Amino acid sequence: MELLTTDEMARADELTIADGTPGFELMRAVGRAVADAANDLAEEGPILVVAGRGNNGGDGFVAAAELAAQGRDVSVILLCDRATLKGDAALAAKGWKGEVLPCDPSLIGSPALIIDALFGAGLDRPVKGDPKVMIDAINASGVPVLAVDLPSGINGNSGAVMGAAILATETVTFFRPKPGHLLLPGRSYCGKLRVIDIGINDGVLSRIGPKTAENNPDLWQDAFPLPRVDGHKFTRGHAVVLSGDIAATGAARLSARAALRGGAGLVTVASPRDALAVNAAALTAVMVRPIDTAEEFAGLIGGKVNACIIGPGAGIGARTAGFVKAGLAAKRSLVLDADALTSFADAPDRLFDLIKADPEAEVVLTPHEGEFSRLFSDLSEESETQSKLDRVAAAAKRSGAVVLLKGPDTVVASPDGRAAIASNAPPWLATAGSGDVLAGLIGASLTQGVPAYEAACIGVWMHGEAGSEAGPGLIAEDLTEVMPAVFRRLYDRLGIPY
Ligand SMILES: NC(=O)C1=CN([C@@H]2O[C@H](COP(=O)(O)OP(=O)(O)OC[C@H]3O[C@@H](n4cnc5c(N)ncnc54)[C@H](O)[C@@H]3O)[C@@H](O)[C@H]2O)[C@@H](O)CC1
Ligand SMILES: [K+]
Repeated sequence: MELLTTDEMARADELTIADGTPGFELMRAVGRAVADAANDLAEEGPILVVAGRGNNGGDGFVAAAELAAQGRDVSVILLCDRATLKGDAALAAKGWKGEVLPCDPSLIGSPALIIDALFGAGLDRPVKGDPKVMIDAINASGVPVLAVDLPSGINGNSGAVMGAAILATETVTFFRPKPGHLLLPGRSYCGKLRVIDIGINDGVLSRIGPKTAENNPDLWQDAFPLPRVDGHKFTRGHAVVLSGDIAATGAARLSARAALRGGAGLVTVASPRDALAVNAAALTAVMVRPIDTAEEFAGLIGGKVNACIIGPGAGIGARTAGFVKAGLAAKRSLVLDADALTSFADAPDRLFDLIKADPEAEVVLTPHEGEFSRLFSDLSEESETQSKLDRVAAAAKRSGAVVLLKGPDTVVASPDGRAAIASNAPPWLATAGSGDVLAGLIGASLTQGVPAYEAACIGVWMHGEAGSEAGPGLIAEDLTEVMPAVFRRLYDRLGIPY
């Protein structure tokens, strides 16, 4: 599903209004949906609506009137003087016939539910003073909270907490989610996310052209590689994974097994000679070749090889950098992870220039935050004006590669401006070797000819699903072993027979 920035969402509203639906109709649809959600969350008991001065507050007034008309016991606190409300919010407040209470936290009481309609998409500065006191008091009350559009205080584009934010039990948003619903910390403040239809036609999307999406199969199913009836292992492609020295071979084997499990037809581990026996003894379906130098590596991948995975356990320094250069020179699809990235920390532009020298290059960089800051030091800090999404998008443009920044909200960005945010990673996925498996899964799709952006998105999603399938207590080795179950569920979801 597409994600809309707050500006894009405002544009969706404007286009819908221009096409003949009055803005107040949209607000009424929002208010009614909020009332439905409130009834689901609290079947009985008093409901308190806390409204702000903008249209988010207007949504709150519509919901209050709707719930009161249904016989619910409703009260309303308003952040400002009722007479100062403007436009649709003023119209919505007119529809509320009850009393309006002032912004005083002692008036919260102990309702069954609080509807948070303080700030939505219009939040444009840190929350201070009265609204902050109110937000803190609502959070401290222990009452379940239903947030309208966004938990107040959460930035819809970045997911940042602007001074203070409501910790919602559930959030109702409209038409499409916003990046701030998926990016941390915003995601943790939303509670359960409900996306509702308020009568905005999907047709407006082609006029808006959103570039960001949630990472799920809707995004990449057309690119997903399916084995052909007349195919064989060579048509599914050959991946090569570079092994580290004798004390650091496990990471490459995890990647290699993930590449095979992920669908590569053949996988070879390129192993230093002194580690050959270790690798050979631990591998069966994955092949091993003795490779000590970049020249030997170039010889190996100069044959029928589609993709290379370089970095897991590879070692930091000129040797690994040489292998990366050989991979780029051979124009193979590449996953550059871990040590392959850190090996260019001194001069990241050298790597980026090599990648950008070939406009057709299919290269995925898979840093965690530490590796990201080594390559993109000026983009290492999140700020109010620079979200995780902005940082990764800028890194992709600069490097010419698809960049994947790991985390609970992994972002994949392409140099062409597309970006995807993951929302399916369970917390127990953060474990030793997990990233090596991710690199292997991305390599599996690259090997089968999937373009770099889709390959990265597929890998991230499959990795998240494998984490859920293996469950709490998993170790990286488990991720590769549950892949058949992940494939089966994906095939079921896409309606592909097997
Ligand atoms: N036609 C539309 O645009 C629709 C908008 N809708 C609702 O309208 C919301 C957006 O409405 P608005 O653009 O009026 O914005 P909001 O209602 O989110 O808030 C804007 C108001 O809050 C003030 N404000 C912003 N940050 C503040 C801070 N930190 N401290 C104190 N005051 C602050 C602004 O000066 C402004 O007065 C959406 O989130 C959604 O809930 C829905 O009713 C659907 C239709
Ligand atoms: K809100």
